Amino acid sequence: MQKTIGGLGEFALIRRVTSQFPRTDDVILGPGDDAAIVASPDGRTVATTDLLVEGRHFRREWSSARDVGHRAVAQNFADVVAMGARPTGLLIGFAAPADLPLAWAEEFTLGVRDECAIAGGAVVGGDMAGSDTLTIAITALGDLQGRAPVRRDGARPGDVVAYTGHLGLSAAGLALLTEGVDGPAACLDEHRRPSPPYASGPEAAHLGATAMLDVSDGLAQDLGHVCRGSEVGIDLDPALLAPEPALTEAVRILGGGAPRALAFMVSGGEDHALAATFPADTVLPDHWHRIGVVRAADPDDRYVTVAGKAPEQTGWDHFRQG
Ligand SMILES: Nc1ncnc2c1ncn2[C@@H]1O[C@H](COP(=O)(O)OP(=O)(O)OP(=O)(O)O)[C@@H](O)[C@H]1O
Ligand SMILES: Cc1ncc(C[n+]2csc(CCOP(=O)(O)O)c2C)c(N)n1
Ligand SMILES: [Mg+2]
Ligand SMILES: [Mg+2]
Ligand SMILES: [Mg+2]
Repeated sequence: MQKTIGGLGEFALIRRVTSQFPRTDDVILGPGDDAAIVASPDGRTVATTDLLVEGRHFRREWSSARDVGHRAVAQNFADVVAMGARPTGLLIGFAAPADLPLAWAEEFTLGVRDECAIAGGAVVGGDMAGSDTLTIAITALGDLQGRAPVRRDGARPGDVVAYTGHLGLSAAGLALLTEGVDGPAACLDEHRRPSPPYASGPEAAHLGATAMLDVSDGLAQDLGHVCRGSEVGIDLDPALLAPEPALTEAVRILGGGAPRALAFMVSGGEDHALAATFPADTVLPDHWHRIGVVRAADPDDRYVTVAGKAPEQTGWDHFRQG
């Protein structure tokens, strides 16, 4: 018979899970006591939290436990680096039914461990509870290393808008999975294990980014937060939003051609690319792609346009689509 987490029990599962996580230099204490102690050399800690809910964020038939572990860490550390900080610590809330296969919990743990190794942070604690719905709630911490945080309210008219990472691959991957077609691996992989450009968060801060965020809900929706926060508008140039070959291949399979590829790039979320604004004279490395400009805007005009027009779709809203 398949071993379940109910068969093992909560505390044995905690021991089994926590023994998988190596310490880093940032971990002064943890996991194991009432709270962990994480070094924060400059005294300013970035903190963020995100949920992953089965059926809403992932399906066990589409993503392996290991994929979900990778993704849970990636979506949280993407928020840390989007502030210009370096990932340090992670706390993992794990709520699951007792009949969850033990192998799922173990594989999830390895995914978490391996993504931490990529991003550079360490698991310092967490919690477990029984639940009808498999839910992962992560809190992530980061160190600004003495830099000022890159917020959403610093964009100025005339700044350039640029992104690094992937745009639209994850959304195309989700569409392919939904339609049951085996499309380009790059799209399916990006949906299952997003690959945020972790090093580019601190890099953007060094380059003088005036605003930044990670693209979780959709480029237009997320840049809309910069528009409202900074009291500006943003116009994206569709000619600069060039789809990656895998995205072009996905829309060849799915149908919809170039307009659908553009729609995936403008409104597809979950790739966790970094989008930022920079003063116009900033010399950007090649992996930062210029895609638009920040414009002055009246209070009723603080949104994202594509070639001057409001896009049909801007992105995900949990209570409207979820
Ligand atoms: N329930 C809540 N209580 C307090 N603050 C919240 C709550 N939900 C969201 N926030 C705050 O609102 C802001 C926007 O949250 P949001 O989740 O949209 O951003 P995000 O985590 O970058 O995006 P995403 O969740 O799509 O990855 C964040 O500062 C977040 O901390
Ligand atoms: C099974 C399944 N159905 C739909 C989606 C699409 N989806 C879910 S949440 C989200 C926005 C980002 O999440 P958050 O805002 O919580 O970070 C998106 C695009 C998915 N990933 N899996
Ligand atoms: Mg969030
Ligand atoms: Mg974010
Ligand atoms: Mg969201």
